[in-house]
Amino acid sequence: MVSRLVRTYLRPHLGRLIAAIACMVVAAGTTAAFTQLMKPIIQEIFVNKNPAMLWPIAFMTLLVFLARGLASYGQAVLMSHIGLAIMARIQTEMFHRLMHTELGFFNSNSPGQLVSRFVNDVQMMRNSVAETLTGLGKHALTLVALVGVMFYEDWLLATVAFIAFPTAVLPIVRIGKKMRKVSGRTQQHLGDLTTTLDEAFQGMRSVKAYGMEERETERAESSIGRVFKLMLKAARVQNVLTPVMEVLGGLAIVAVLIYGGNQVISGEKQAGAFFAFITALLLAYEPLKRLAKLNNQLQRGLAAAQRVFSLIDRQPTLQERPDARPLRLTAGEVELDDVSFRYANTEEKALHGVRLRAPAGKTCALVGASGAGKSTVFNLIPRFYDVEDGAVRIDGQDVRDLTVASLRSQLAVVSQEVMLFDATVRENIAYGRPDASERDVVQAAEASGAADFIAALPDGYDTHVGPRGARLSGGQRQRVAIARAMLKDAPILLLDEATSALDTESERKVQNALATLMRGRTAIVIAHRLSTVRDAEVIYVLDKGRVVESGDHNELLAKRGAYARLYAMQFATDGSSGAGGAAAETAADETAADETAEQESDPAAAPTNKTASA
Ligand SMILES: Nc1ncnc2c1ncn2[C@@H]1O[C@H](COP(=O)(O)OP(=O)(O)OP(=O)(O)O)[C@@H](O)[C@H]1O
Repeated sequence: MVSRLVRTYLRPHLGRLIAAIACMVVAAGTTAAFTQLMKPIIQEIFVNKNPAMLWPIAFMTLLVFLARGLASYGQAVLMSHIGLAIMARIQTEMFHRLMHTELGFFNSNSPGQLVSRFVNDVQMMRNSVAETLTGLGKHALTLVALVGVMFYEDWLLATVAFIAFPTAVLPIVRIGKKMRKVSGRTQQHLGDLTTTLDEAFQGMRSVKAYGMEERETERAESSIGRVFKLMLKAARVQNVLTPVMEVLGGLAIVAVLIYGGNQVISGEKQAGAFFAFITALLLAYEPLKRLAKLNNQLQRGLAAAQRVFSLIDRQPTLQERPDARPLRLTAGEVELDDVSFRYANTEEKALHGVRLRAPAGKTCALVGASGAGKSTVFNLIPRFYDVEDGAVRIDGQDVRDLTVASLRSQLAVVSQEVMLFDATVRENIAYGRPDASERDVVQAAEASGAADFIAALPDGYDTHVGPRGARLSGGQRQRVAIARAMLKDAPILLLDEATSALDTESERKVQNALATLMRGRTAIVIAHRLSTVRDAEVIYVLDKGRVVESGDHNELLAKRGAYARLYAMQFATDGSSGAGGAAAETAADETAADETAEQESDPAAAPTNKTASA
């Protein structure tokens, strides 16, 4: 991992790194030079009391410190540049990888965990890279220079001073290992914390509606507590070295004082030389301590790097074939041929041998109870997931043989869960076609019945819709989403009809917009409206992942089977509120009527009670 960091990420900054090292050499040199200044300071000023030397020594000292200041500045800025550039590159690579990762991955990796890797882990890596390089450069160089001075001054005294330091190596290595483990766990818990926060903030409406503020606070508190404990543990582990190094430092000074002091007293050594030595020893102590702790920092960085690289290196399980061809759309017929499918980590198949044909340019409706597999069918057509058995074909071409871009460019998806981005209305409409002209955008808005409300917004098409489109109403959001699909002008439409609580007026507008959108296109619709099922060329009734019936509305009603029952339950209200007594035709079926009553008394079990699942 270290060699990868060096080869891939550090190499492009070689020039800057060399300049930084040059600065470090200067900084280390000036530190050593200062110890040499101690000799004339003590000897000439304090012992010989020579006034002629005062100004030159003072000037030299100033020069040394000036050089040290400039070199340290240069080094710090250059190292920050390298660290930040590496961080930005890793973040970009990570994002790029995630953009091309299959959808299933996001079912098991929460946004919070992923955000945490972007922020916390990458930050940890950056600190580690910067500290390690600075440590190895500046501190090691300074140490070498100072130790050099000490050996030059008196090699015997230097040996006495450093004799005990190698004993610190063993604890350094052991503590480093422990640090890596603790740090890895801390990063994991930081990810959990981000998830908790993300869920609470995203779900603020539900939190408040259910009065769960206290419960969420407790959840956050316990998550914060876990991170706190681990960080405390890390701090304890990391600082175990401090007493070890202090004791060793104390021993060195005492040994030098006794041995060197004796030499000064007996007149063997000059006071100036002794002070130069002691200064070097004292100055060496700081970089030595830093170097001892460097391994900890390195291990923390490596723990973070492991998490980051595991994401960057992950191969998407759903990939384009090397010989993939672009989709050649002729009519726009969609077919599921004996398709079986199972979501990762589930026992039960979501689809069993589903055969389904959506005729070109016509509407095909999917109906069925909640969990029957309707959204799963939708997931397979744009190849968000691959089938386990069978095949999904568009105009006879297996979607697995096609380039993903060509496949998805021919599909427009309008789901219940409308996703608007925190941008202007215009940008949201043009989301699938950023190069669309103003005229196209306005036309799409007009066709989807969104133009009127957009005109009434404070800045018209330039109005910002807020996070997830929060500043628009539910119906407005849906019409913007329909305009988006309209602008994309794809020949095949996957439409999850909304049942969300829209008032009759908005509902009618959305419905009109959808009718316009569907005209002339192959539309596969998860149907919740009477008008849709009645006008559909073919209706497929799904139950527990199987197609149990198919045909047009009248054929299916005549069968008096699953559809007739569902119809009575699901579309009864729609029928009675103006759809022309169609519901009455079948509601006469006693079983159906009974079931309707049951469903009404238990809303949680009603098939129309949808929870967003796509
Ligand atoms: N991402 C997923 N991971 C695991 N299982 C899933 C996933 N999505 C759906 N399922 C399961 O697959 C089955 C079919 O679900 P699907 O969402 O296709 O039903 P649906 O007919 O669209 O339901 P609804 O009308 O409630 O949206 C269900 O049993 C569901 O629990």
